[in-house]
Amino acid sequence: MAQQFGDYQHEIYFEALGGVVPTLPMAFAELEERAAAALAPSVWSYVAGGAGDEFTQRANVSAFEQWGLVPRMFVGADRRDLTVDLFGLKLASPLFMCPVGVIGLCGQDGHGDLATARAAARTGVPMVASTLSVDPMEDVAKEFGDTPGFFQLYTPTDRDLAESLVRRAEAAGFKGIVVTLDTWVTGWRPRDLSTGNFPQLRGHCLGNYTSDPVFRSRLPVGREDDTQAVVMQFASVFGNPLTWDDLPWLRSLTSLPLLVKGLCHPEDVRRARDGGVDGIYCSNHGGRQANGGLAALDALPDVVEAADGLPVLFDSGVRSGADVVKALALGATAVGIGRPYAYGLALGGVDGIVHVLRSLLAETDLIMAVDGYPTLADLTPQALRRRR
Ligand SMILES: Cc1cc2nc3c(=O)[nH]c(=O)nc-3n(C[C@H](O)[C@H](O)[C@H](O)COP(=O)(O)O)c2cc1C
Ligand SMILES: CCCCC(=O)C(=O)O
Repeated sequence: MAQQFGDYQHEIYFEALGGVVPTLPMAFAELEERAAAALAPSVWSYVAGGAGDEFTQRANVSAFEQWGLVPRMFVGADRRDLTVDLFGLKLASPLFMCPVGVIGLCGQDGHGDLATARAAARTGVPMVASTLSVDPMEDVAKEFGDTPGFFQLYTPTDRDLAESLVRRAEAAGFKGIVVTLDTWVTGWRPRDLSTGNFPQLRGHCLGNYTSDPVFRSRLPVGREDDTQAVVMQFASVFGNPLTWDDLPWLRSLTSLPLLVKGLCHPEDVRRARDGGVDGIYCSNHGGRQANGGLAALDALPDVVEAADGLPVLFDSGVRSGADVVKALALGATAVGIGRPYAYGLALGGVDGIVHVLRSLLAETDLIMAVDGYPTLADLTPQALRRRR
C-alpha cells in the first residue's frame, strides 16, 4: 500500500525524492552558518548571541540529546494527526513562531515582520508578533490570512500605553496576548555590549510605539517623529518589573486568552494559574537573558505538572523535528522556534521561513510515522528514556 503522507509539509520530501535539490540548507548547522554570512554583522551577533558565555543557550540545545524516543512497532502509523486545539483554535500543527523583536531587520527589505506573517499564512504555523516590530501590529495582522496570530506584550511602565497596545491587538484581530515576564531588563549580553549594538536603542523596531496615540502623546510637541526623542521615551517606559500584585491588572486588560512567557518554576506556574491566566509559556528566552540557568527543556516536566491541564507553550533550543517530538512528549501543547526561522528569513525571505517550517514539520511527522506515535496524544513521557 502506498504510504499515506500528511499535508503540504511533505512537498519538500517528494521534491527531494523527485530530484529537486533544495537551494536552502536542510540541516540547522548549515542554516546558521549561511545566515551568519548573509546577515549584517550587527544583526547576526544580536540574533545569534545570548547571555554571558552562552552556557544556558548551549544547554538548551544539548538538553534534547539527553532524551531518546523509544520506537513502537506494529502500529501502522500510516496516517498522523498533528492538529492541536489551542483556546478553541484548531491549529494545523503544534509548531509556532516565537516573538523575535528584531525579526524586521532579518528580512532583506527591512520588513521581516510582514514576511513572517506571510509565512504564517502559507503554512498555518502561527506567529507570535513581538511588541518590538518594524511594522505596526495592524499591518502585520493583515498578512495572517486564515492563520491565527498572537501578540507579545512587553509591558511598559506606562499603564495607559500598555492598555493601548492591548486594545490595538484586540482590534487588529490577534487571538491571544502573550506577556513576557523575563525581559523587563536586558540581560548581560557580551556580544552586544562589546559592540554597543542594541537595535532598539538605535531607533529600530519601534513601529508599535511610533504608531501608538498614547506613546505619541507623551513625546515633546513637534518631536513625534524625532528618533532621538522616540528612543528616549521608549527607554524610559520599556521595562516594567512586574510583581504578582500586577497580575489582576494584566488579567483585566483583555478577555482574549492571556499567556505568561518565561515561566520555569512550578510555584510560579501555580500562582499564574490561580491568577487566571489561560496558558503558560515555558521558556528561558533562548538563553539570552540569564546565563547559568537550567535548560528550558529540563524545566518543562515540572511546569507541565504544575500547569495542571492548562496549555503549556514551550521554546528555547528547538532545532529539529526530533526536538519538537521530545518537547511534545514531555508535555508541551505547542512548541516554538526563534532563531531557526530568523535564519530562514535571512536566507530566503518568506520562502526561507516556509522552508524551515516545512522541514521541521516534515521531520516531526516522519518521526511520528517511523516510531509509531501517530497522534499527539500518543506522545507521552513514556515514549522517552533518559540517556544513560
Ligand atoms: C533576536 C531575538 C529577539 C527576541 N525578541 C523577543 C521579543 O521581542 N519578545 C519575546 O518575548 N521574546 C523574544 N525573544 C525570545 C524568543 O521569543 C524565544 O524565547 C527564543 O528565541 C527561543 O529560543 P531559540 O531561539 O533557541 O529557538 C527573542 C529571541 C531572539 C533570538
Ligand atoms: C530588551 C530586549 C528586547 C528584545 C528581546 O527580547 C531580545 O533581544 O531577546
